[in-house]
Amino acid sequence: MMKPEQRIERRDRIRNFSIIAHIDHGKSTLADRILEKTSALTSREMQDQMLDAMDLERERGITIKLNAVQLNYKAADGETYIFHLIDTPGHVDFAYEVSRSLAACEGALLIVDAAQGIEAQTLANVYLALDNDLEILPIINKIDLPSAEPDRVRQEVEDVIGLPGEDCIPASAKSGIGIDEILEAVVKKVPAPSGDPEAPLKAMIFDSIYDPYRGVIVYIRIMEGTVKKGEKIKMMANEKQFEVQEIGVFTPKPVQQKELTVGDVGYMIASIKNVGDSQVGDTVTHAAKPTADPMPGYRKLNPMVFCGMYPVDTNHYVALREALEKLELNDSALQFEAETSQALGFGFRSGFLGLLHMEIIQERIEREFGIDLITTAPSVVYEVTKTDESVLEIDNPSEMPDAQQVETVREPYVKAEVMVPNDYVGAVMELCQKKRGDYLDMKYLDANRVNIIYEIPLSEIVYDFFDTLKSSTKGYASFDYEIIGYKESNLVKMDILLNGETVDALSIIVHRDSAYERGKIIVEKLKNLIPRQQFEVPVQASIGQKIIARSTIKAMRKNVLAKCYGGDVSRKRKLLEKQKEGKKRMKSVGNVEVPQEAFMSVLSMDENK
Ligand SMILES: Nc1nc2c(ncn2[C@@H]2O[C@H](COP(=O)(O)OP(=O)(O)OP(=O)(O)O)[C@@H](O)[C@H]2O)c(=O)[nH]1
Repeated sequence: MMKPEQRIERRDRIRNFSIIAHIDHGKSTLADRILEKTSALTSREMQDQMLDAMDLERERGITIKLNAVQLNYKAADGETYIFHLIDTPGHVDFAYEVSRSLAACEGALLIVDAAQGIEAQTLANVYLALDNDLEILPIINKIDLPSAEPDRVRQEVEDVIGLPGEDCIPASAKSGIGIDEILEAVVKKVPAPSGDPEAPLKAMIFDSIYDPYRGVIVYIRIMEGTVKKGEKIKMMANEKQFEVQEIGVFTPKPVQQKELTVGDVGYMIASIKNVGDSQVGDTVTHAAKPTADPMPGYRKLNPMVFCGMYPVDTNHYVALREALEKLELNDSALQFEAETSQALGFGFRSGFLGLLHMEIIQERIEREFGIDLITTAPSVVYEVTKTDESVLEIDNPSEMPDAQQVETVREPYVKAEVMVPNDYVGAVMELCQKKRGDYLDMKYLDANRVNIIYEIPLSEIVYDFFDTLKSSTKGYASFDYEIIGYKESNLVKMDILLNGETVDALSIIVHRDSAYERGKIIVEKLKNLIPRQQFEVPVQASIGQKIIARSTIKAMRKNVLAKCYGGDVSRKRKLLEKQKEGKKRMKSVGNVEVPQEAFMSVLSMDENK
């Protein structure tokens, strides 16, 4: 057990920091270099160690994730410092998690690519770092590249971010240039943690993962106080109490410690069964002597994007529920509830932080649990005020009340920042305009590049914004957004009818001005996607009772089996197998066979997709 003055002495030698960067600017490569210099291990060796540790994992049952490593650095002043390098997730869907990881630090290494300059996520990350009062150390990476323009990028850092250009450390993570300067800057410029080791415990959760053997492993940063094995702790958000079974740090192997004290970053195991009980951003304190001021800003994550998930094979309904329950153990942002669709049968309405989150979950269900899914087009949450003044939150377009009962509809908006070379400004503005964007601002980053800022409905981002942006700027645009709130829009529900029957799973909510165009594109796409049936199938789009677009799927001419009649049996079987394979992702809607692609086809405005 450490004495109070030892804890203070230790605290003053701690430096907690993250690396933040736009994708591909060199975050992993720099982390590798830092690991090499401080622990004589590269991250590849660490991965190997982790693989070795898998056996250990089975024996002792502990999952290791490389997201907070403790390193020792012997500095030029002769002292040995304790570094905690904290990893952050790299996607806007997880902005809150990024922000909490940063809240566990006092500093951030901001990497900017010497050839690319500042990009959209560079700026988004800087905002998060500033929100958390971090000391930002700018690094201009990849100076070894022939196309590097460190002076231009230095100027950009000064003009756009407002950090003195001369503070930028030129580096090449690849060739190992500037690494010592970076490590010394961490020692000198990143402040040591503050806080009283003898105060009531205040520890922030910045990540938590579910381990099948040990239950939940909570990643914590101690802001105040000291925690030891055997102590009774409680979660401030829900008041639930647990007993600490083990605490430790990752080096990257989990190493048990007697205590974690002010400034420490490590893990805690406390028989927690569900990550929902240890949510990112929450404060852990002692049950008997709780802190008076928990970490500010704890918020429960609300899903922003919803879709229906249905098993292709109706027998997989229970398996799908079990899969979702398992995933939920490790993902407190995932939500689901049972729903029934006339068209698709029994399934689940599921809520996600964003599109990437949604894709990850869908993919895991299919791969890890072997369940083929039909998913409906993603929808945002609409706020509907009815004529009787009641307010509804609608996350499933088919539940939108009839137009006569609707007073107003509000939809979530984002502030979108797009950075592009000058030549593409026109293309980007045209796209934003088409996506119902409201122009806010445009700033020059340098003589050549512009940051364009729009407010755009989230539903338009969910549609095909990103793909269209990439293709209309030849991949030069970088893009980031944040949710800013709700605004009223002139929105209506559009239904799709197959063979005269409304297919609830195909309903979408659209802006009235683009309804006709959208309807026309969708019925055409469905006509091409839905295979011919034995009979003619009309495809219609309607708003209320009014049909606004129509096309027809012609009847099939011949039975595929006809030509094998009486012929080779194996050939016939093969053909049937093939048909079955093709049917895997088909769903019988009424008496029409509809493929998975059809349910997503309502998404894109592009006629060719
Ligand atoms: N020439 C050069 N290439 C570099 C340097 N640092 C990183 N790279 C290369 O840049 C690419 C991206 O580097 P990463 O370290 O994977 O970038 P990252 O920011 O971690 O990327 P994500 O993990 O995808 O976000 C890789 O091909 C690296 O080899 C450098 O200093 N010079």
